[in-house]
Amino acid sequence: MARRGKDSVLTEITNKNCPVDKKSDLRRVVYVYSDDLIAVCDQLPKVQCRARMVHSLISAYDLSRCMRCVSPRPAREDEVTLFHSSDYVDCLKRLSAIEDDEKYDEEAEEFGLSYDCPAYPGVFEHACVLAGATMTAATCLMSDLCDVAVNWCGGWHHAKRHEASGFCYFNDIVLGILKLRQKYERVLYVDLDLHHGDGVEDAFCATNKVMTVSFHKYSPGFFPGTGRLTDTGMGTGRYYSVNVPLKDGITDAQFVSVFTRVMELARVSYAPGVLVCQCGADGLTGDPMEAFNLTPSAHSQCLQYLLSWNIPLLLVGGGGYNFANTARCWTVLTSVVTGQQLRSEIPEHEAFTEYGPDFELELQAGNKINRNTNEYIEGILQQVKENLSHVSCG
Ligand SMILES: CC1(C)CN(C2CCCC2)C(=O)N1c1ccccc1/C=C/C(=O)NO
Ligand SMILES: [Zn+2]
Repeated sequence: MARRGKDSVLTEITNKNCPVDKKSDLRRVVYVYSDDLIAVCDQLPKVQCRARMVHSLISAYDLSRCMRCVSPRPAREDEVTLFHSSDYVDCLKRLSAIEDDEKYDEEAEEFGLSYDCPAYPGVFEHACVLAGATMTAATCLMSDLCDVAVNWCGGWHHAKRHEASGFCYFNDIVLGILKLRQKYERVLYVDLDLHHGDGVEDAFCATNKVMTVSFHKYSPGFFPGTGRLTDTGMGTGRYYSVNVPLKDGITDAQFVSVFTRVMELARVSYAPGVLVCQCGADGLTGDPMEAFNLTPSAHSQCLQYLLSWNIPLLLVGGGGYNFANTARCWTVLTSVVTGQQLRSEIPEHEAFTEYGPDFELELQAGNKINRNTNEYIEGILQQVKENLSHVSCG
């Protein structure tokens, strides 16, 4: 039974055993879930009903039985201000209580709560629930309750200390990493989302206690506009921020190749004690972002590589605006960490009709022109290799 100290956030839900024999050395997986968490995530303006689709596909494949489901608690304000400024938290809380969201508030501008990232009634409570879920996952990992902890309602990587950004209000990832730092000397963060993980990189750009590695589309005018190859952190943190800027059209094979080569350099030079992986799915083919040609197979191969390190792993979600494809991706990743084979046919379940016309788990790769030449990729690897030659924690 998990420790139930005052800080314990574990409200364990007993679950049936996974349909595997006891001898297998499968990983112990905690799945952070509650009806409230799904309900809150489903109210987020740009991903409405996505969380429910993800959870119901995972359940339809019977994967919940292979994990220990843990119900999270919302983050307290004193926990959120471990990263975010009190001014920002106070402003979000004030705006969250205003029912008529027509009323524009000039103070909001300072905190990023403007037109393209608006506060909405209840946003403060929602952001606390989402942050608390990732902190719960981190706590489970630190309590040695599991080898892998999963929160598909997390991954809000753009939120800054002093402002909301990119529809991210509290940075659950930074708060989860701060929690993990209470136990682990070195934390390695990797970001698979189409967008640069700027909020997490900013939080840790001046320290060598957290290495951040982001693989993202980098193109003039593309949000957030940061994440250049030459951005490597500052001061004590110099070389501990790694950026892999990619162009449109990258394929599964090319992405997995650059991912494994960069991450191997990071593992050898940094020797982390724990891994945090943001699995944003907006780089998948069929996403409205229409940028990369990736399928869930790429993310699955990246995750299998990370699992081979055999260190504790925290998985969170992120972007992903084709909800059926995002559910496919995160269900595949959940099957990888639980060591379960999934059949291709989407099982009958409440959202079955969303998976047409093929009703299959796998996606066909996109065929956008690939702007990433091998020379371009080799150039990135040379620069990353040179940068990481300055890092030696092993
Ligand atoms: C509003 C949404 C979030 C959705 N969206 C697309 C998808 C579908 C049609 C528009 C965006 O470009 N968005 C954004 C708008 C402004 C700033 C950031 C983002 C996305 C951030 C992100 O995904 N980070 O990982
Ligand atoms: Zn994104």
